[in-house]
Amino acid sequence: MRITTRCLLHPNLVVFHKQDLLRSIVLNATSTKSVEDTSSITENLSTDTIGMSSPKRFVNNSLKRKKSLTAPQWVKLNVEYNSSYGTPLPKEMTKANEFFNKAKVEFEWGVTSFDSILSEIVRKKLKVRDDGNQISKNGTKKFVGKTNIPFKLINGLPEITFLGRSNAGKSSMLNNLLTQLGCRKLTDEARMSSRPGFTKTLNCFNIGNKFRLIDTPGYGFGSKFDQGSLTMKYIENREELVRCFVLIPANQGFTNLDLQILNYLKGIGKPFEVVFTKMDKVKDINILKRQIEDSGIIDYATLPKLLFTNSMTSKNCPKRYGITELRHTIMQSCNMLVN
Ligand SMILES: Nc1nc2c(ncn2[C@@H]2O[C@H](COP(=O)(O)OP(=O)(O)OP(=O)(O)O)[C@@H](O)[C@H]2O)c(=O)[nH]1
Ligand SMILES: [Mg+2]
Repeated sequence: MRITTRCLLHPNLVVFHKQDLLRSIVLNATSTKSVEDTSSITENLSTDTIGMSSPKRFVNNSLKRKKSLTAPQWVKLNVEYNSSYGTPLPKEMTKANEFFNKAKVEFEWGVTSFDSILSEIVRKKLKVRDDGNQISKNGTKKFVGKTNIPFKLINGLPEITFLGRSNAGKSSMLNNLLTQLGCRKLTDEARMSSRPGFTKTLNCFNIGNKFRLIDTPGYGFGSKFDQGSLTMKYIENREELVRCFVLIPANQGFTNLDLQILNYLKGIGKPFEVVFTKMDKVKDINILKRQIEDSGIIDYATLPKLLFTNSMTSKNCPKRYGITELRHTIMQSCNMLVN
């Protein structure tokens, strides 16, 4: 496995990906189970580990109900395309679900320009001393005499961002992550809409004071140039950003713009993964598989993970699948699964 890549903007700079290091560690640490084995682990975890469906409830259900809870075929793609990572450890999956199910979520800021992110203002105004003398140990206290910005907003928590074209399902995915696994109705932390171009600002959510999830305005149809440059500036300059998740609506496949964004991230050496949304709308997974092959992403030296999800449920897709895998990957990116 190659663990370095050349930065396209700076060909002399070899970028060493933390992501790749992690991957090689996971590879070495985990056993190589078959696709069938791993998908059953994932499925069991999705229902059992969070205690949303007791075994008794299943015994009492009719055969018809049992049938309707059968996972769709595409759920296995989560294992099929990520075999180079080995099987995620069940205890890690449990930990990820427990964290997201319980985490306190707080909306912290929404901005239309990068320079109005509070911590960026502080960064500009203050040269924070390495010994931390100007920072109160009490998270609620403020910078004395310099700014009124609470310390908790500049505490440098790792940040995760969702990128994707307008209407790809970014805001829905954020809500999906933050909704208890057994619930069908999503929480409404981030506002969602069927109207493309709905999210117009960069929105930050603090998750359990461990990391931040950043929802972005979509690119392409319905979006504005300013929103695109805001997102670009954030990606290129934000020190706290540890991982980008590029969302692709699986029922539509890749657009040229999606491929440009993926190439751009690869070029500037930003670690990223690819998340397919709206899998419940995919009629033929072979078409999607061909599109993935044609896109060339499986040949990327950075080995992005490919995750397959649905945020909305339906008769054929009675649960929200793939979300445990996404939660696990996010926590891994924030180094929260060590030990
Ligand atoms: N069927 C289905 N619909 C989805 C899914 N995810 C999102 N949607 C729908 O897609 C539409 C767009 O969802 P949003 O989450 O607002 O999309 P967005 O990427 O945030 O869009 P912008 O803010 O405009 O960039 C909404 O009508 C959602 O209900 C999914 O997994 N399945
Ligand atoms: Mg949105």
